[in-house]
Amino acid sequence: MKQKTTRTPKPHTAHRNYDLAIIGGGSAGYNAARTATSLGLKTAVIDGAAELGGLCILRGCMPSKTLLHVADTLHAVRHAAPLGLRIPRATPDMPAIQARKRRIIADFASYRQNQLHNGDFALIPHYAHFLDPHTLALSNGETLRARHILIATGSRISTPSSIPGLADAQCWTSDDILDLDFIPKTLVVLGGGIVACELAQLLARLGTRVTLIQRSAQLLRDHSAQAADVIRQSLEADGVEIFTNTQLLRVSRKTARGKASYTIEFEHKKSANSAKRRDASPKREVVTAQHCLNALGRTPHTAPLALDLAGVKTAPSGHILANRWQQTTAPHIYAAGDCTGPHEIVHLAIQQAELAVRHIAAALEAKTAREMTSRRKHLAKEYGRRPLLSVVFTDPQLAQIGLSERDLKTSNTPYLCASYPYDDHGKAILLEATRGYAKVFASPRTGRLLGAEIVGRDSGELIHCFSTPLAMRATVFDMLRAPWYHPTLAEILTYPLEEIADQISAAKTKV
Ligand SMILES: Cc1cc2nc3c(=O)[nH]c(=O)nc-3n(C[C@H](O)[C@H](O)[C@H](O)COP(=O)(O)OP(=O)(O)OC[C@H]3O[C@@H](n4cnc5c(N)ncnc54)[C@H](O)[C@@H]3O)c2cc1C
Ligand SMILES: NC(=O)c1ccc[n+]([C@@H]2O[C@H](COP(=O)([O-])OP(=O)(O)OC[C@H]3O[C@@H](n4cnc5c(N)ncnc54)[C@H](O)[C@@H]3O)[C@@H](O)[C@H]2O)c1
Repeated sequence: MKQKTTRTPKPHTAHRNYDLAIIGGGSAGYNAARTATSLGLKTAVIDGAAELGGLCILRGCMPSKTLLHVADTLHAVRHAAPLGLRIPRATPDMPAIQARKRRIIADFASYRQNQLHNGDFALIPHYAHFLDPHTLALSNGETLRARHILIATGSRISTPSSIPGLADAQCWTSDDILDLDFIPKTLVVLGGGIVACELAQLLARLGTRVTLIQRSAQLLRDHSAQAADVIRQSLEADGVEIFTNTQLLRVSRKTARGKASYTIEFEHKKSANSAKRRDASPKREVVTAQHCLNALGRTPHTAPLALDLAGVKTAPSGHILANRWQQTTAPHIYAAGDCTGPHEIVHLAIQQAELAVRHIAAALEAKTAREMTSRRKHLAKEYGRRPLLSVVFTDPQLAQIGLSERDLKTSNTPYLCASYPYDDHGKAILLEATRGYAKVFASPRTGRLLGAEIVGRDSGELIHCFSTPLAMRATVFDMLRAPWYHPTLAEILTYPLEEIADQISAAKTKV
């Protein structure tokens, strides 16, 4: 990664008036500041963290993907026999794995810290909370006023009070897992969302005996049951014991001879379509492990902000309510990233932050209401119709873009769908990557793309084949006019595209 030389930070002056004060210097906050200074706004970023860089760089995307790559490589080496390779022994060296991760993350963090310190905007190293709608109190006792404020304070681990014993059990969080320099013998994972699945697979592949307990009937409840099932099969093949359809009754921790152990009591309902009816009634289960990971989700980090003093309202989930321009219930205060949601995904945090700042700049520049309306139209066009994209970095990866089948059914949108399995695709077969499928949804009349779901090797990369076509409202016919190199994994996408194109052509011929 390119390095920039550090410039001396600009000293900030208390009581100074800014066009924009940004609370939080993570992905949303930094990108808001970058956009604001490029638009000529006098800007301050306020962040009191001991280490600057934000969740993605320090304790989220980047460290988790650094470690997942190690686990995937170990897995590939250990499963090389079908390729005719005899590799006698591959073992993880955790201190070395951690040292590499720390080196990489320190590099990324220092790059971001240099960007934050580069002097284009004031960087104020304190925590902030509201005193009134335009005034912030800083943790060093000073105050700061701004015409506009962007809240970008991120999220923190959720510890639901409804689960007896959880608050006192001192469970690990994703932060602890990402910093481990030893391989735990046993681990129970509470939750079956993205963090749970990615980190359960990481540790299982490194050698931990993992049990995962998920409340919903499937893993990854926001994804399709078919996709979740492929991920479940893969986790089970890695030795993860999975309970879905559960209700946690109690989490307890006890210490004997200096060592802690966890007991998790829960009710487990076998799947409703189980052949034996008696299986459907809940059964009380108890799981014990040396360690317990709380992967029950994250909650917006807004409690210390005194939002009520600024007239900023939140949803029952704690997310800051914001309109399509990221304006909160106090129109000069905006929110972006995990603190407002609805998705906790980096590129969306950045997009929200940029939109908020461009809306602020438009409000400052527009001389008439008519001019503001025209600027809003422009912003709506640019930001309005971006397809939703998400990737789960398990092996195989699960990637989705645009509308899902669940969205299409709920909104009664007519659609055609075609899918092709990895185990019938030449390149996937020669890579021994036969788990998964590629599925495409399109409009039955025109063939306009509506969405795609790919579960399989490198699907987090392949899904980007749909990003531009979906953003440009292209059709399956447009995509089929593009060249597809042979033999590639990407080529698999042509099969569902062709099937949909054929269905549309056949329907037209009938008419
Ligand atoms: C384990 C894990 C893996 C993840 N992997 C991915 C992934 O692969 N891809 C993806 O897209 N997303 C991933 N995410 C989610 C992603 O990291 C977040 O959505 C994103 O980092 C949120 O950015 P943000 O700017 O909203 O918040 P943050 O980056 O958390 O920034 C908030 C900042 O605000 C500061 N702050 C808080 N309160 C105050 C205050 N009162 N005053 C001043 N400063 C304050 C904090 O110090 C912090 O620096 C992952 C998350 C986790 C936990
Ligand atoms: N690859 C990526 O893009 C990536 C990776 C990691 C995290 N993230 C982001 O970070 C966010 C946090 O991830 P996460 O996995 O911690 O949260 P999540 O909301 O995705 O999953 C939380 C899980 O805990 C379960 N749960 C919640 N409360 C419960 C209760 N009381 N009892 C039993 N089960 C309960 C939920 O059913 C769910 O399965 C996600 O929204 C995701 O967008 C993204």
